[in-house]
Amino acid sequence: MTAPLPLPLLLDGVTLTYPDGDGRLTALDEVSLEVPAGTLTACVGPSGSGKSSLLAVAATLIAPDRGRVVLAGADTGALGAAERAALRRSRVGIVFQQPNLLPSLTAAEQLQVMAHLAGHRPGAARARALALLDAVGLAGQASRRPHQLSGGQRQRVNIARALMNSPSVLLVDEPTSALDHERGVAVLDLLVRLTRELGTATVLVTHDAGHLGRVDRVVEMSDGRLCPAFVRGPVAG
Ligand SMILES: Nc1ncnc2c1ncn2[C@@H]1O[C@H](COP(=O)(O)OP(=O)(O)OP(=O)(O)O)[C@@H](O)[C@H]1O
Repeated sequence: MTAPLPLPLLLDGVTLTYPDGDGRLTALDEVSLEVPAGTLTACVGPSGSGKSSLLAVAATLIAPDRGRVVLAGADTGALGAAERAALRRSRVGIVFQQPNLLPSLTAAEQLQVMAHLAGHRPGAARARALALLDAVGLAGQASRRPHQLSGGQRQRVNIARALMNSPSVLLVDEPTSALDHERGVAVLDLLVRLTRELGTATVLVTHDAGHLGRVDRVVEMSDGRLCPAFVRGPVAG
């Protein structure tokens, strides 16, 4: 019998504080979260409640004061900085709010750079880049540079780029904030579809609870604490 695959992402009792004058500000307070493969968890909550901090800790960009961040079964607190960076590069895709695409590169090249950094072969990288651009609805735009793309198209390139190295965890920060409602819904739908098709454990931070109808689970941050808001489908607890 084969052993079950470890959860792609597990946060267990994570507390994070920042320096604040003479004291410390608690940004995350005993946060626990399990994200199974192929599911999308949306994290909502007011400004300053800790959503971005949650993503930064899950991405291992910031180490928590207490608690565990476990990526694909590896307790990241037990790793050295170089091992943690390697794990992040191979396991985690991050979609930041601003696409930050390189102005001189085409859409396909934005993706190929990621494969190059990870040491993958150029030929295979080109084919994967084109397939991913197709998957995000940009098959015809592979040769365009960022200034030749709309805001929604740039955000799609941003998402495809994060998926380039086949991450098991996809972390997405406010992907729709610069888009109108219709394009925001389309990007959300795209993330749900890619999560299912590629089997990523996806966490999406958003202010906008208006179009979360198709996600698996919504959790709410409030003063650094995480409360389940609703659960649907196969995700439990
Ligand atoms: N680098 C930092 N140093 C000190 N305090 C910080 C730092 N980053 C965030 N904070 C504080 O931690 C708390 C949580 O911030 P965080 O950015 O995680 O919230 P958020 O829910 O993402 O907010 P927003 O929706 O406005 O982006 C806030 O009180 C914020 O002021």
